[in-house]
Formats: sequence, structure tokens, C-alpha cells
Amino acid sequence: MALFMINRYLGEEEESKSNGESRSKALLSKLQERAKAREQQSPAAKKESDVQDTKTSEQSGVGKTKRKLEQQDKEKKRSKKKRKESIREKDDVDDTPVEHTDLGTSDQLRKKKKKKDKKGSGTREEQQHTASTGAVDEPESQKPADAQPEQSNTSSSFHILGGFENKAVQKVQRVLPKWLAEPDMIKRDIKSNLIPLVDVPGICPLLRKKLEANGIRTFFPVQAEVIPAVLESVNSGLLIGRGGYRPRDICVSAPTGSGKTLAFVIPVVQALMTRVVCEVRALAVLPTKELAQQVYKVFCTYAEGTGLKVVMAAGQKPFAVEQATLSEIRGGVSRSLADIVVATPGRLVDHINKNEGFSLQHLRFLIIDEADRMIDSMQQAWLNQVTKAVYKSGRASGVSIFRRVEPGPITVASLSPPQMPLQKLLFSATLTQNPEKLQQLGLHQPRLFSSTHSSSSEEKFNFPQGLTEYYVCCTLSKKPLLILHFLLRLKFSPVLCFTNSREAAHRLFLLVKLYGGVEVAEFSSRLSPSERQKTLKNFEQGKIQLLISTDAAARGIDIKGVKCVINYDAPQYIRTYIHRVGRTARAGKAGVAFTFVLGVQVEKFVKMVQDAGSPSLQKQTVKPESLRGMESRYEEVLNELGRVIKEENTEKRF
Ligand SMILES: Nc1ncnc2c1ncn2[C@@H]1O[C@H](COP(=O)(O)OP(=O)(O)OP(=O)(O)O)[C@@H](O)[C@H]1O
Repeated sequence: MALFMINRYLGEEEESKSNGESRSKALLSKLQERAKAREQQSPAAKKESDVQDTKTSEQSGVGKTKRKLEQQDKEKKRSKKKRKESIREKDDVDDTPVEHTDLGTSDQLRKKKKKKDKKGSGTREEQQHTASTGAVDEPESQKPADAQPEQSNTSSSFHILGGFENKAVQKVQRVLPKWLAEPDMIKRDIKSNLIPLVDVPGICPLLRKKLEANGIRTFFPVQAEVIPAVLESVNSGLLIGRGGYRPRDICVSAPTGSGKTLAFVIPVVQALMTRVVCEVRALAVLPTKELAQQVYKVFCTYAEGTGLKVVMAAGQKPFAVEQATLSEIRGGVSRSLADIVVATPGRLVDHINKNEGFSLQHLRFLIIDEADRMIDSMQQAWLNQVTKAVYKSGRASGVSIFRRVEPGPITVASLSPPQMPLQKLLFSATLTQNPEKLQQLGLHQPRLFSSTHSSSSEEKFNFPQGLTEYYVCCTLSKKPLLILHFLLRLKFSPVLCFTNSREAAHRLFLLVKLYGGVEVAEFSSRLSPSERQKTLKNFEQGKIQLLISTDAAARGIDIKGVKCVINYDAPQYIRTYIHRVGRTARAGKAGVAFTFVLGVQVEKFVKMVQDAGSPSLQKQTVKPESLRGMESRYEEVLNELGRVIKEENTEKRF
């Protein structure tokens, strides 16, 4: 395609192109002039020209023109013959009315080009060659009058810059760093890979007893791998790692319900239980209050009797109360009352900034649970604050025998004073494999434990072995009937049901409640933290058959006995799906998950789940006749629901 066209001035004849006769006249006279000029150059041609001139002088009008053309034709044939002899080129006789006697190579090419132009064909190479030999410089006046510049010819004379052609773009192949691409493998099947407590080296008798007392007789695969790895880093004491080097950070990606909590609680408690002075040496950060509460309980269980103090700073209690449990001032000196702090990011930052007695200068372990969520949602603001607090000089630096500076390149000088290393332990069922995101955490020679092999193409995730997944195609209006069918007719209980918003959760809760026959509760930010805690307790105790929740309960929450999860609204993201369905089939047990999918969502949903490495997603059909008998009551309830919601809205306004 030409970039642009150039319209040349073609002489007077161009202007009178419409007039065929005058045009041919003008052409003829021009040809005559040229012929004359050439004849002067060639004596033989001159002779002929003289004869011709005598003859033509007697003729006039159109006949004269005709004859002249015939003469031209003859002349043309002669010159062609000559040319053939001289350059031995087998060319066809040209019937172009324009002729030259002294055709050189460029003229031949010009002629060839003209022919091609007439035929409207010609390869690109040929056109380019023509352009390079300068054949396009032919004056317009020498062209046949009806030869208009063609676009293809014009384009051939231009070199088009820039790559405008459509090319198939090759997919960029992901290349992972070695530590991500080659993790220490964790077996996914819990049941057939239980490891007796005694077979895991380094666990002290006190903790082993505690584990047994809590019903833990064997370790799960993730615990058997991670506990020794963390304990190994404190073999030479808290100050230095193996061989005198700073210990490696540890990342763990293992399925939901695989026992990741104990994988960090046990080694951290064991590493700290011999400490002399109480300082904050372990900090566990979790995204929600409920999760912080859960992990706090596990730490308390295993720290009991060791002298270690565990404190929660997650906003469950007022700031001042938390402050008092974290530190105290005795004799004008601030003293830590906590060895292990379990916190949510927001409240943690509050204590770092506003609580003078809260010091992280002795921090040895930073545990980031649900690490991918923490990376995504916090933009590292809290992590920067923690790092600053760890390396800040203050109260501790005066009494400390060692210097603590932010680690830089390893040199003899940097290794000579004893350094308290900060070791990061990251845990998630959906740990990101994005090296850029992980880079933001400032990991030191990380070591990954994973139950999936990182491939270079798609991100694959961990699904619990005992989980069976189904999706149910349905319409929007049939969803409430479906859930009632699962509860009332199929007798699924207890069921944890997820919606995509708290409004949807509340509406469904009201609807099921109005329908009757099911013990139902909702769990969302509509409830206060204490109400939420109570609700979870009641659900765990079997007092609630159906718990309708937002994603507030999707991550990390460990509710024993949940046999069925229903995604009332299909989740948008694979990570959300994995955490939601992971509330069942925990600790090696079996569980089932259903996802209600609208017709338009089916393809995308199935692809999303299968691409993530789900081993068992199947379609489940619920026949329309199965829902019969519930519809009339459902219609009544819908009317009632409208009234109740209206009342609620009115109450809210006043
Ligand atoms: N060795 C063990 N033997 C028996 N039960 C265990 C063992 N380890 C953990 N559990 C139990 O397994 C359940 C799941 O553990 P945990 O909550 O630590 O899983 P998780 O991997 O952190 O899950 P999520 O990714 O959902 O947070 C808990 O109820 C826990 O008590």
C-alpha cells in the first residue's frame, strides 16, 4: 500500500486529456520532434527521416498522422532488430507507440516495466529492482496517454518504514528463578504420608508430649519437611545460622488444611523456649482478626508451660488494653511482656507508631501467613514499618551486646560482629510464583517447600486430596431453590455457603430463614467481631446447619466438621475459589464443594479451575422436577422478603 500519492504535472496534454483528438495530436507532434532529434544522431535514420519528411510534407490531416504512425512502427521494428543483435535479448515486438532508437539497459527495463504495468502484474522483487535501477524516472510525457500511475507501482518506489504487518506475537515463556522452579517437594496425599512424631528430628520431648496431648500422633507431610528446616536454622543459637551465616528465608506453598499452622508454631516455640529475657522475638502477621485469633490459640497451646508469653494485637480489644499486655514500664524502664505477638497489619502498625514500649529490635522470626493475600492487599506498607522497627536504634541498642544493622552484601566486616538475623517464614495455599511480587518481601536466599512443581507456563495450585468438586448449571432465580434443595432434601449439613457480597449474603440469609426448616446464620462485616466469633463457635458446635458467608471466612478459617461448601455465587478469581473450597476436606478428610454457575459463566469457570490444576471438577445436574413442590412456598417467601428488606431499610434511615 502506498503511503501517499504524488500527482505530477503532466503538461498541457494532461489538461486536455478529455479531448481525445487534441491529445493524440499533441502526442504526435512530440513524437515527431523526438524522431527528428534522433535522426540527427544516426545517419541511417536521418536518410529515412528525409524521405519521410518529403512524403509527409505532401500529406495532411488524419491520413498524415496515420502514415506517420506506420513509419514510426517500421522504425521501431528496425531498432528492435538492432537491439536484438547487440544485446542478444529475445524480446517480443513492442507495440507501444513510443519508440527509442538508442535503448540502453535502463530503457529496456523501463519498457519491461511498462508492459507489466499494462498487464497489471509484476512481482515485488521485480518492482523493487526497477525502482533501484531508476526506471521510475521515466518522464510522464513518454507514457501512453491512458497510462495512469497505478498504486502498486507507486508503492514499489517507496521504502515503507516501521513494522505495520500483522505478525503473530509469540507468548513469552516464563522463566522462574531456580528456588521457585525447583522446590523441596511436599507430598499432597496426607493420609498415606503420615510421619510418626519420633521420626522427625529435633523436636524436644516437652513439645512432643504436648502434641500427643492434643491428639497429634503423626506429622503431616508439610510439617515433617518444614519443622526440621526451621529448627536447623537455630541449631547454632538465635544469633547466627548454620556455618555462621544468616539463615535462609522459608516459603511454604501447601494445600488448604494440610497443617501449615503447626509447621511454624512448633519450631518457633521450640527455638524461643530457652530464651532468658522476654523480648518480642516472633511476630505472626495475618490478614483478619479471626485468623489471628485462631493462630494465637495454637501458639498459646504449645507455649503453655514453656515460660513464653503470647500476645494478640489484632484489634479485638481496645488499643490501651493491648498496649498493657505488650509492655510495661518498671523503674522507668520499658519492658516487653511478649515473646510472640500475633497481629493484624493495621493494629501492628498502630503499635509500632504509637506504642513506645513496643519494640521489634529483638525480632528473630517474622511469620507471614496467607502470604499472597498480605503481599497483594498491603502494598508492603506494614512490612516497611516492621523492617524499620527491627533495625532502628533505640532502647535495645544501649543494653544489647550486639549491633543490629540492616543486612547488606556479605563481607568479612559485616560478618565479624554477632548479628541477630531476621528470618522470614511465608505460608499460603496459593503462594504467588511471581518473582517480582516475592522480591518486594526482601527475601534472603529463600527456600521453597511446595506440593506442586512450578511449571514455566501456567500457575498451578494445590488442591486437597480428599476434595470432590462439582459445578451446577442454573439460572439466577433457581439458585435459592437449589440451596434449599441441598439442605432440605439432600440433607447436606453443616454447609458453608459463600456469596460475593455481604448484601447477597444477608438477602439469602433472610430468604432461607423465612422459608423455614433450616438453622441458618450469616457471617460478614455486618456483624461485630464478637458476634462473628460467636457465630463461628455455634457453627462449629453444630448449632447452625447453614452458614452464609462472604469471603471473610474464605481464608484460613479452620472449622472442624464442614463436609460441604457451596459457592452460591461463583468466585471470580481462582485463589478465592481455592480458599473457599478449602474450608472442607481438611486434615486429610473428605469433603465436597458445589459451585452454582450461570450459563454465561460456565466456560470461563471450568477453564479457570481446570487450568489451576483441579483434579476432580465434574458437572452435577439437578433436574427441574427435583425442585418441584418448593416453588409455591418460595414465591410467598419472595414477597415476604421484599417487605422485610423494605422495613430494614426504613429502620436504617431513622
Ligand atoms: N499432624 C496433625 N495431625 C492431626 N491433625 C492435624 C495435624 N496437623 C494439623 N492438624 C489439623 O488440621 C487442621 C488444618 O490445619 P491448619 O489450619 O494448620 O491448615 P492450613 O494448612 O493452615 O490450612 P489453610 O491453608 O486453610 O490455612 C487443623 O484442624 C489442625 O488441628
